[in-house]
Amino acid sequence: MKSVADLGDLTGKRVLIRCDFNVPLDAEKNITDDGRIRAALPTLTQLREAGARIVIMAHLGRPKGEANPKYSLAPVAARLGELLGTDVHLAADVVGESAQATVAALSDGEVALLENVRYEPAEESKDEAARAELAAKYAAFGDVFVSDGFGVVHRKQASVYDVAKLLPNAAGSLVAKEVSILKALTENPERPYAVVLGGAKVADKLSVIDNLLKVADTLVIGGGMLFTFLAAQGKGIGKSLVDEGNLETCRNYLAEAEAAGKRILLPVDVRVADGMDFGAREVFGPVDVVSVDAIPADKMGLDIGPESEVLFADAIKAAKTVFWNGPMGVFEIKELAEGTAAVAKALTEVDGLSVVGGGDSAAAVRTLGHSDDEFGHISTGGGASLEFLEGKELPGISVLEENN
Ligand SMILES: Nc1ncnc2c1ncn2[C@@H]1O[C@H](COP(=O)(O)OP(=O)(O)OP(=O)(O)O)[C@@H](O)[C@H]1O
Ligand SMILES: O=C(O)[C@H](O)COP(=O)(O)O
Repeated sequence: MKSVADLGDLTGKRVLIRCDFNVPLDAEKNITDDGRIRAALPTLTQLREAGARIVIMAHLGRPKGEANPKYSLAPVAARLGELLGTDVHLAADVVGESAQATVAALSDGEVALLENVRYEPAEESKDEAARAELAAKYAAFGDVFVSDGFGVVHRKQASVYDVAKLLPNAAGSLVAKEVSILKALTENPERPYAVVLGGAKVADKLSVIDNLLKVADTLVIGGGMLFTFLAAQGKGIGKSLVDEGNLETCRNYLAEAEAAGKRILLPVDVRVADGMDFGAREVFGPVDVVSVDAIPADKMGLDIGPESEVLFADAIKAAKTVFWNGPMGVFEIKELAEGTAAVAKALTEVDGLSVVGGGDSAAAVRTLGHSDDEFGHISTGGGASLEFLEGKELPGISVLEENN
């Protein structure tokens, strides 16, 4: 991969850059953790100082190919402007008239942000020709392309993958740094090596377990995906999050782990309630602790329980290398943050290397009062870092290596 310095003199050049600004927002659209925006500052500052005209592509959430103000990058433009100390010109569309005018009006050192690239149906399309057509419209906004959104390099999408084939390209300093730190984890992790998984992207995360079982000694499972494992074991899970299509997969994982002498650690108790309103940060009914064998049919599992906190913390502290992605429960709601808090604390006590990955996981450790330096590394990548650790080829990285 080339670096930004390898791109030569960038004075007056239009630099098209992919960032990962998929930050958590509250119901009033306040950014609750700006870690991913801060992580982009070194490259953006480097480009501004070089006199480049910067055109940023980014996504927020999963608007599924339609413009939707709920997913506008407006809060990101405002925060980025504050952090950079300059106006960030937000286009009203992705590649339309507003975007074209915004890019054309840039002076040296100025910054434009295109609206959420996932407003464009072709951005995430499986149809290569559709993606290539959109990528050509992005490429028309730049003389060179810089890839700095580490959190999305696992996605074969127009603004991450296809556009890199059309322009001279380089990896930004965030991508370079993440790759070098995570590489150390894949090459020679000190053992025992534990991977802790949670969060809400259940289907995505279940699919990485197969390969993680080959590299890690222990897998600790909390968050939304734990209920698919419990259901696979024939337990009742009430109204909890579940991926019905993956029950057999989970049964296979449990069998594979046993055959390989690996450990998949599941909770023994969970916190349940009647339901929740995520936007309002409100849980319905009392929060009760129940055994995983006795989850009532009308309840929703929203965190691991206190006995599991101890079990998980002990497993984490016994490891020499720990990678954690995905909160243990709906930590954004105070009553449901205990499990995540216990895991975060255990990671700070690891006698070895502890790495936290993912936008929401990083947000969790910070909102729970931890500072970044209590961990070995906080990666901006959730799914991206997991796939990297699996040993998978990441399209957003390999495209840079192959098209230089
Ligand atoms: N039992 C549960 N039921 C529903 N949601 C849950 C549960 N446990 C955790 N979550 C939610 O999971 C979300 C984070 O999941 P995600 O998989 O996106 O994590 P991440 O990988 O850190 O973030 P990102 O993918 O953005 O990098 C949090 O908002 C949290 O509220
Ligand atoms: O939050 C993330 O992990 C990245 O921004 C990628 O988002 P995605 O899982 O919606 O592709």
